[in-house]
Order: sequence, then structure tokens, then C-alpha cells
Amino acid sequence: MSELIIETTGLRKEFRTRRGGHRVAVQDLDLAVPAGGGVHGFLGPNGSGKTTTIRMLLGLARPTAGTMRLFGEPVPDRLPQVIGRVGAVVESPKFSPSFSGRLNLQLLADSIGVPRSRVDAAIETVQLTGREGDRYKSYSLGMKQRLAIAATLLKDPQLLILDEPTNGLDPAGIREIRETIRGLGAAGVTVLLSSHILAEVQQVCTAATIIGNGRLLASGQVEDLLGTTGAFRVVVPEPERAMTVLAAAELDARVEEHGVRVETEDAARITRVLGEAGIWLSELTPLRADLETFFLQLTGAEQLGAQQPGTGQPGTGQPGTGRPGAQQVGAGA
Ligand SMILES: Nc1ncnc2c1ncn2[C@@H]1O[C@H](COP(=O)(O)OP(=O)(O)OP(=O)(O)O)[C@@H](O)[C@H]1O
Repeated sequence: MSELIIETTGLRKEFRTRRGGHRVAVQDLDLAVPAGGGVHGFLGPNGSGKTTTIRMLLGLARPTAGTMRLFGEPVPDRLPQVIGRVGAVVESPKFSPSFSGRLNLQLLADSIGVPRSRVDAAIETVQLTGREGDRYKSYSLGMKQRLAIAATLLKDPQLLILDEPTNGLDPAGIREIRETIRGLGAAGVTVLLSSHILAEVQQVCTAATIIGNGRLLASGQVEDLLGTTGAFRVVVPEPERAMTVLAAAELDARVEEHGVRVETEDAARITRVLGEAGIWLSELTPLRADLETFFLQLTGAEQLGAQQPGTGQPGTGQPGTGRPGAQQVGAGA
């Protein structure tokens, strides 16, 4: 088993409500992020407990129950020993508006005791080269966010935790941040990327943990999470004749925009049936479920099967009641 860079077991966080009840923000959450680089998505709708989990990992909030480890060390007890290896962008960092991006980073480097020579490399990694001399206040939101990431890179972290880094950005800004994050993952940094955007996780992440209502719903390699739908798309010269042949062989099929969709997991059967009728395939593609369908299936089940946090009622959920909706997929968790 690979070494885990983040590990939580039975993590729970309750907040007191004004009416004397409590709100369960995170319940019985087991999170496992392996070391070794790559981008791990932490996906869940707004209010599902992502920020609360991240704040607990960083020692900014105290868990009600459960254990947490970073680099194998129990936190918060040994957080001072490991925090130097962690970079995090959770809230907007405070930069001086009239100083340039570079000067802001240089001052930060001085204050955390790292050589100023790291600043240029960090600026290059987040693709701010050429704009580093401009005043911070003239930066777009996307550039500000990239500078925030650059600030975390000064420490040369092995683990980077980013909480919804594309929030509020325009499409160009989003694309730039995503490229930066992908690049960091490919360069060997392990990134925990929290997001409520399915497409973002699908495009940027190699693995993902999905939560809903503070609970684990699924975890694994994105490819495994998506799986296949048990259907293929075939491209043939005569779709209508192919439909007749497939129907005679009792294979469900329908003509779609890009070919004929055949409902079976048996690709060989499709080629044999069509081949015997003299219909030759020019393409045969397994159809994958997209993350959105998968996510809706999971969260739909969760909402039917579990009480909702946020009701303010005491006693919602109990530690150790298990996760009825949880699904473990693949070996990546
Ligand atoms: N300080 C707090 N006091 C009371 N309730 C809180 C507090 N912080 C968070 N919560 C509640 O805990 C739940 C989880 O919130 P959290 O911010 O962790 O979710 P999230 O997945 O990060 O959502 P978002 O993407 O909207 O930030 C929500 O119901 C939220 O209202």
C-alpha cells in the first residue's frame, strides 16, 4: 500500500447552533490521499463539509471526534512538525495592494525564512512571468489567485491544499488555474483540490473523494469512479440495417448523433453479429458514464437514505453509524 499523505478516520465536526442544537458538518469521514504527486479531487456540493475538513486538517478548527494524520503524523498534535511541508490556499491571503506581486512574494519569503531566490521560480510555475513587476491591485482575480498559489510554493511544499481555487474567476482565469494545478501535480506535488464543479475534477484530477452531507460517498481513481456504462457506440456505414441485424440478435440499440449505441458489455458479440451480416465497423467505443451522472446517483441515494445536516436538530447522526451510501472504487483510495 502506498504511503498516505493525508489520512482521516472517523472524522466528525459538529457546530453549535443558536437554538442550542447542533449541526453536523462532517460525519465519520475517512479520507485517504496517497503521497507521490497528482491531483486528488475533494468533490462535494456547497455546504457538504469540504472547507470544514480542510480547516481541521490545518489546525484551524478542532474535530469533535476522529483522528487525522498528515505525512503519517497525528495532527493537530504534531502539526508544527509537518506544516512546513504543506502549502494551503484556504482564504485570500493578505497582499499589499500597492506593492508588485514580486515584492509581495519577496517580503513573504523574508518573513518565513526562505531565500528570495525562490520567488522567481514560484512566479514562473504559476505563469505570472512578465507581470510580476505590476502592482498587486492591478491584477485580475485569476492572477491574484495564482499569486496566492505562488506564495504557498515558496516553501517548496510536498502537499498543496487548495479550497475552491477557481471560485469567482472568469473562464480564462479558470483555465489558467487549472493548467497551473495540473502542472504542479505532474511535477510531483500532491494537490488536494476541493471543488463543487464536476467538470473541474474530471479534467484536472487523477483521483477523487466525493462527499455529500459531510459523509464519504465514494473514493478512487477518477477513471474507476466513472467506470463504463455497459454500452458501446459503433460507427457503421448503414446504421438502419445494423439496427435490424442487432434487433434480430436481441441486442438493444438505438441510432444516435455519432453512431449506434448498443447496450451490452460484450464487444465481441457486437462485432460478430454485425460481421456475420457483412456490416463492418469503422469504430467501436466503450461509453463511459460522466462524473455528473455518477455524482447525482450517489447524492440522490444519500439524500434519500440519510438525515440532512443543517436542520439544527440535536442528535442528527451518530458517530460510527457507518456510511450507507459509501462506495469504494478502485485501488486509489
Ligand atoms: N463556523 C460555523 N458555524 C456553524 N456552522 C458552520 C460553520 N462553518 C460551517 N458550517 C456549516 O457546516 C456545513 C459545511 O460547511 P463547509 O463550509 O465545510 O462546506 P463546503 O463543502 O466547504 O461548502 P462551500 O463549497 O459552500 O464552502 C454547512 O452546513 C455550514 O453551514
